This record gives sequence, structure tokens and C-alpha cells, in this order.
Amino acid sequence: MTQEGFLNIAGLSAGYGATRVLEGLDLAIGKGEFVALLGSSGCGKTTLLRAIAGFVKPSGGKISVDGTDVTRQPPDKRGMALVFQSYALWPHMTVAQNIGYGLKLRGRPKAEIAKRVGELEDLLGLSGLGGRKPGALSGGQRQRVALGRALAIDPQILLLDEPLSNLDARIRLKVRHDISALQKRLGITAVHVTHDREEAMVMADRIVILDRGRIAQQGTPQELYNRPATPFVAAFMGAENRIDLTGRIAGDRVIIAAGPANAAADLALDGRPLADGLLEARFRAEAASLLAGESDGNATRDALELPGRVEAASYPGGAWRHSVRVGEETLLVDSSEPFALGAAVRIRIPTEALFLFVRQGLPAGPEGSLSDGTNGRVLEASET
Ligand SMILES: Nc1ncnc2c1ncn2[C@@H]1O[C@H](COP(=O)(O)OP(=O)(O)OP(=O)(O)O)[C@@H](O)[C@H]1O
Repeated sequence: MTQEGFLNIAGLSAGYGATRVLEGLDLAIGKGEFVALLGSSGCGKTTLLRAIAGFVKPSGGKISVDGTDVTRQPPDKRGMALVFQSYALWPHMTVAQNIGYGLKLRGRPKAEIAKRVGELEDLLGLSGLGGRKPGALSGGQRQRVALGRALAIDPQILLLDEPLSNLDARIRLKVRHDISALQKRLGITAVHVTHDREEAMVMADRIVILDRGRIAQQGTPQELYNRPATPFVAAFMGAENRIDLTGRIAGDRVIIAAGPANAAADLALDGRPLADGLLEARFRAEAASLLAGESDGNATRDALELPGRVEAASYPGGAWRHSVRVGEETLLVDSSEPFALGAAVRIRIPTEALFLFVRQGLPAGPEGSLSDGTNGRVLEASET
């Protein structure tokens, strides 16, 4: 990304000794924007956040804030505040003393500190708790004190390192909302590390998905959810069902050949960057439907059908979730009605819910009809 941001990260490389974690990472974050860094464990989210904060020294690249190069500045000179997963509150200090701690360190007058602490207690719903010690607070209240302490110094940038992961599910939803509302109200720029997709979706203006120290894709929650650019991103955004197909492009259609795990289909290409050959399809359990009975062998139009057998059904709430055996795979599909174990079914996935990707660098799958995915190869006829 070449566009200049308020917080600008250009060509950032960082690691620990011989371990390279980030390699030439570029990221531009706008003023007042809330960006979530999402990725699997060990992909470098915390390292990036700590490099932004100044706690990890980059081996290359530049970090600037509002046009000022801060790459070599110490953490406390960067106008940033970091909130951790563990609240790291001083247990012997009261709520008010914890919130005012950064201001006291900066030698601010007592009256000014008291005023600012009072304002933050009001803002964070902590009024009346100023005299309590952290040990006498709930997890959610503690996290709000930690947030108050971070905000007390009026940071330009708020860095959040999984601040909600220690909270129980119900409180997490509330604090999640509190943080977003506050961030928007204060117009503060925020970078939030999480591996909780839903948390990133509901809190962030933009999600940046990291994969092994590189940006796999970035965009609004809707863009990533509806248009994942790679199988990795699709899986990360919840499309964990995977099936291998062979396809051929015909104008603005992609013709899917019948395979051991799928019926033939004729689908709208819909802008997907596909080529003839082996494809990887991904979809979400809730985006497909289950139909009773076996396939009639005809190609379906604008939907892919996968014949299978129900292996298990459970009710997690809202819909019945079925494990369906399809060829060599077990796929998860939701349905409003339960299907009997062993029932012959078809999983139907409408084109718009089907993420299709060219399979890269793989030998032919069990389909076996293509060995190298060469363009123009004639596939088994699936057109009717
Ligand atoms: N202090 C350290 N010394 C050596 N290696 C480290 C250190 N901290 C992190 N690493 C390694 O750097 C890589 C990236 O770690 P990082 O903490 O940035 O990942 P993460 O995406 O935040 O993961 P998680 O979601 O598990 O917190 C990992 O392989 C990790 O083992």
C-alpha cells in the first residue's frame, strides 16, 4: 500500500535474533481509523503492534506518525498508549491512582490529574469506584481502568493487544462495544490485535489479515467476508468447508466438471480471477443448504451440488449443524430442519456463497482428469 496514512508503516522488517517475523511490511492507517490485525497464532500481530509502540526494534523500514519519523523514538515519546490482555494494573493503587499514573509520571499538577481522572471515570462508567483497588473489581471493570490509564495521557494512537481475551463471553461483548463507541467518540486512531474474527468484524473499520509476517489481505469487514482473495483468507473468515473441483472458463461462466465429490455445474464467473484447471472451492456452513435425496446427474445452474451422507447432527442454536460425508471430505452444513443420520443428501451452495480459487502448485487431486491445469484443456463435459 503506497498511500500515506496518519500512521504510516513502510517496508517494516522485525524479528527476534535469527527469527524473522515481519518482512518489508507496508501499512497506512488513517486518522481516526480503527484497524484490526487478525491472523493465526505466531503470524506476527503482536510483533507489529510492539514495533509500532516502540518496544520491538525494527531491523529495517520506517514508522511515521502524522509525517514525523518515530522509528528511533522511545515508546513514551510516540504519543501512543498500549492496552494489554493482562490489565497490568498496580494492585496496591486505587482505580483513580491507576488511571492517573501516566500523568503523575509526567509530573502533571495534582488538580489536573484529579480532573482528568474524574472525566475518564465518567466516560468509562467507573464513577464511584475511584477509591477501590483492582482486586475489588470485575474483569470488565479492570479492563476499563486499563483503558482509562491508556487514555489519560491523550494518546494520538491507541494500541490494543487482545485486551478482551481475558473477559468472559458476555462481558466481552459489552466491553467490545464500549471500546468502539469510545474510540469513535474521541476520534482516536486505534490498532487492535486479535485472533477473534467476530471481534475484528464488529469493531474495525478495516481488517488486516496477516499470514506469516505478511499482509494476506486487507479491507472492510464486508470486503474480506464476501470477497476473500485467497483460500487462507476465506478459511480465516469462516469458509472452512473445502472441496477440490475442476473447471473451465466459458465467457462469463465457469463450467464445473462432475467429480467424485460434486455434480456438474454451470456458474456465473462474477469477476473471479479463475483459469481452466484445478480449483479449490470454499464455503461457510451457514451459506449452504441441505436437500434430501440423490443428485439426478444433471448440471445445476448458478449453484454447486455435492452429494453426500449425513454423519452427525447437532443443535448449537438457531439451526441444525450437520456433518456430511462428501467423497473424502467431511463438510459442515446448517439446516433449519434436522436430517436423519445416514440420509442421502445434496449440499447446495449458491454461486455467490461459493469462493473459488485456482489451486496453486498442486498435483492433480483424486479427480485425476487434469495433471497440470493447462489452459484450454478440455474437461469432462458438464454443459447440457
Ligand atoms: N521475545 C521473543 N523472542 C523470540 N521469538 C519471539 C519472541 N516473541 C515472539 N517470538 C516469535 O515471533 C513470532 C511472532 O510472534 P507474535 O507474538 O508477533 O505472534 P502473534 O501473531 O501475536 O501470535 P499470538 O496470536 O499467538 O499472540 C512467533 O513465531 C513467536 O514465537
